[in-house]
Amino acid sequence: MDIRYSTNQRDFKRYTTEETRREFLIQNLYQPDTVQAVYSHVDRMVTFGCMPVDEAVPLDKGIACMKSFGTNYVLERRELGIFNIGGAGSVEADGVRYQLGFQDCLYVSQGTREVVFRSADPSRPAKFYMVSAPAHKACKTTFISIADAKKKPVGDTATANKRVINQFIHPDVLETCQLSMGLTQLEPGNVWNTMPAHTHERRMEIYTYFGIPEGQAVFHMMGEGQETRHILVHNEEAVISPSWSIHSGCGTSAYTFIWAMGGENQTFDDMDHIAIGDLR
Ligand SMILES: O=C(O)C(=O)C[C@H](O)C(=O)CO
Ligand SMILES: [Zn+2]
Repeated sequence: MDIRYSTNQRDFKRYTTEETRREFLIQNLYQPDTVQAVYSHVDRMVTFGCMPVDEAVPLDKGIACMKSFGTNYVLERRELGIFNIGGAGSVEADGVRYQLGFQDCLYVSQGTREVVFRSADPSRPAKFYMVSAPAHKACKTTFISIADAKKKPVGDTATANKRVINQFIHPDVLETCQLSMGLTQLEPGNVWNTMPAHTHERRMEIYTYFGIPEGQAVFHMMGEGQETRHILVHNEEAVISPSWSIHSGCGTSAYTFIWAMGGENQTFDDMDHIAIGDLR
């Protein structure tokens, strides 16, 4: 498993492009019939990608569970949020099968022993993007379709940031131990997310960008508000954002992204906003 250790904000100021990418960027999540995993020591959040094509793929495929997590199975002491960003597919959680269309979500409880991924059509495989956080109790495994997500329209075309924040794994929708996840969709012609930017000292966050058209990209802003950097993100890549870092992106076209948070609290609005005039 790819393990990323923690980086502090003072050392980060001296990182080269290559070092920034090595520490924070997550690439190549969707390799046929495998599970790719990146373990971040920032709040011990794990990012997974699975693209089942010809096989039913279990969550622990290729993962030495005892070595990586010190447990007998992946979700023995963890909870998991799953989004499908590909063709139709299914997720089986301890024998119960859930069908996930494009942008649908499944929250899987701590204590679930077996999670298995399948695609409905190998020529249009499902792509399961997942984030897992440590969890201390079982909550209800819950399917949430994109239609059922709580919608929060924000932004304006005048500032090129008109978008809808879809809250899926969120205290207003279902109970979890610490994981929050949602999907933010930019309207055509809009390119900025999360600007004005913010940090949240009590939570880390991971963004994965998708729906970036061929030949386009997103400049993801990170670092402290007083000394920002950017990281170039291509389609279906993810970025780890420690609590000290802003996380905001500007695309060369519209795109969609999934955000995932874990940490001390689940209060979505517990943010420290930074005025655009104060950014450096
Ligand atoms: O577009 C946005 O703004 C977001 O989606 C912001 C994220 O939800 C976030 O950063 C939550 O802390
Ligand atoms: Zn945030």
